[in-house]
Amino acid sequence: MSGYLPIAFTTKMKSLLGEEFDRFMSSYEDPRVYGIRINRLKLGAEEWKSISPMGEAVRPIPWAPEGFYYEEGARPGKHPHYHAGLYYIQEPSAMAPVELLDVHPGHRVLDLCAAPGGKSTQIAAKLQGAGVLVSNDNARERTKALAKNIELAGVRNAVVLNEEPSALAPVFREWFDRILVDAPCSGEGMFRKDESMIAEWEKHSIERCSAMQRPILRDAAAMLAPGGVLVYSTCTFSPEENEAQIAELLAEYPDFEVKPVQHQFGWKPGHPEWAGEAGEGLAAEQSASLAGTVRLWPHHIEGEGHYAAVLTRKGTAPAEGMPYNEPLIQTVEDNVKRKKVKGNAGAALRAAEKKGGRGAKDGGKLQRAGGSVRHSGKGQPEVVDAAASWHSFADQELSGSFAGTGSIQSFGSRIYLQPEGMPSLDGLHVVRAGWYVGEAGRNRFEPSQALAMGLRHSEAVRSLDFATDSPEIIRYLKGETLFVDAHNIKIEGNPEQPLKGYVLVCTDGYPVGWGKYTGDGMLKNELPAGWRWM
Ligand SMILES: C[S@@+](CC[C@H](N)C(=O)[O-])C[C@H]1O[C@@H](n2cnc3c(N)ncnc32)[C@H](O)[C@@H]1O
Repeated sequence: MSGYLPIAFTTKMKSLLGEEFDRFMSSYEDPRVYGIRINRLKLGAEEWKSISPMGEAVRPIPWAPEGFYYEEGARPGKHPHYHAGLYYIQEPSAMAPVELLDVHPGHRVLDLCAAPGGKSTQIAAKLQGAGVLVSNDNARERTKALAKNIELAGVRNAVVLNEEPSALAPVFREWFDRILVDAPCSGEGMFRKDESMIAEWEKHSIERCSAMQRPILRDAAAMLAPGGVLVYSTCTFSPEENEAQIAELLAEYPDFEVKPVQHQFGWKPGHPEWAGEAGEGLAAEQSASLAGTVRLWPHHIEGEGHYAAVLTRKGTAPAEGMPYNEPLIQTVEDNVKRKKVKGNAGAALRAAEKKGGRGAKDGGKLQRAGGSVRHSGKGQPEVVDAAASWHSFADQELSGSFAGTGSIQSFGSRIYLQPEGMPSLDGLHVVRAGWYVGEAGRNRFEPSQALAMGLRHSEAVRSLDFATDSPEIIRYLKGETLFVDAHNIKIEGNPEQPLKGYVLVCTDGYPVGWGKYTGDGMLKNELPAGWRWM
């Protein structure tokens, strides 16, 4: 395929790589490699290997503990485990930036250029449900795939935004412990994986991309807390988008420094001498530090071309984190008024309610959501107490082991559990205000697909498990109504609970969506159209 590469590209690579150029070029004749990353929010890599038909045939990706190479033709996207969110299909080198970000449970993490969500789901797995993930992308259409991938992975503590970084910077000033800038780039490193990138390359010229990256990186820098870590990554070779961007940032922000990456696994150092004019403004020590950034070359590793720089901001993060503004009523995209209620949902709330009745306060922490007005379509506005509707659903349909936390937010009839301690999102384009748990009506609550995907099977009162090779699971995933043996519906807790109601449909014990048991063996299929097996 090297014959298809633009001459301007190969000429420049030759001048950069010198005697390595021939080896670099020969990598374009090598077969491309394929990767999947096991979703630690659901299961561990060993457990996945023991239940997956692919388990025997995969090889570990050295730099990603949950990452595996798989053979072409394995088609992991065509397996019920994919629909259960047990893994994400991700190019192996693309797993490196999040490994470098050093995320721990409890961190506040921003993924600034996040769509379609490969790295966001990887970050979420590292957070293990504790802390906050803010996933943002400025391309509205792309945030749909981003939100879906986050929901498929069963992430409970993410907020999805659709904003320019300049709009986020004043809201989240020095707020994040970790920031990933997986920048839009000219994509030179992806030519082998995706030949369409070659045509894109001419359109997204290097100059244009570096001009886009500059302000994104600056806004990101403004949002990093002292002591925090920022990873800047691209999938391109061009120094203008890599070392030069980092050199410019170091020159402008003396409190940022390069944290050297260990060059293991065949990873290679960054090139200070490639930073061009941007590097000239640096002190010798700063310039040398660019060698501590990392280049993933396709002729040195099994993966595509990438670049990453790990930057830290000097200082110590405040022990209690940054203060946040108390949100009030906020306007959302569809002009529905949003009502904010602070408090813990789930177990804590139910405990308080058991003591003091529905909506009781728990030491001033728990409050009810006010009613939101919803039009019934018959001219009569329907007043809905959204939080009460959610609690009623949780009491009836979720088991005692469910412990969803977060502040309850209602956007019209849609209910979210938002990670605690978020600043006000007032005025921002909010795609998901937190874990979207469902839609409230006067006498009903429709649980969301995102709720199903974020639950463990034991957190639902009723669940029904199908083997991955059963015809039922494929029929369910295709959206068909099923007729089931009611004895197979597993009841958590009190065995006297009615069989009729929401059933969490699972495969190998991992949820794939809701069904509604209506009696007489009928399980209505609640899988949304966009989630079905195609
Ligand atoms: C390399 S892709 C991100 C891939 C993603 N991190 C993943 O792992 O799935 C770059 C993303 O940056 C987004 N983008 C471009 N300009 C942006 C900007 N000014 N602010 C935020 N995102 C931007 C693009 O829409 C694109 O989705």
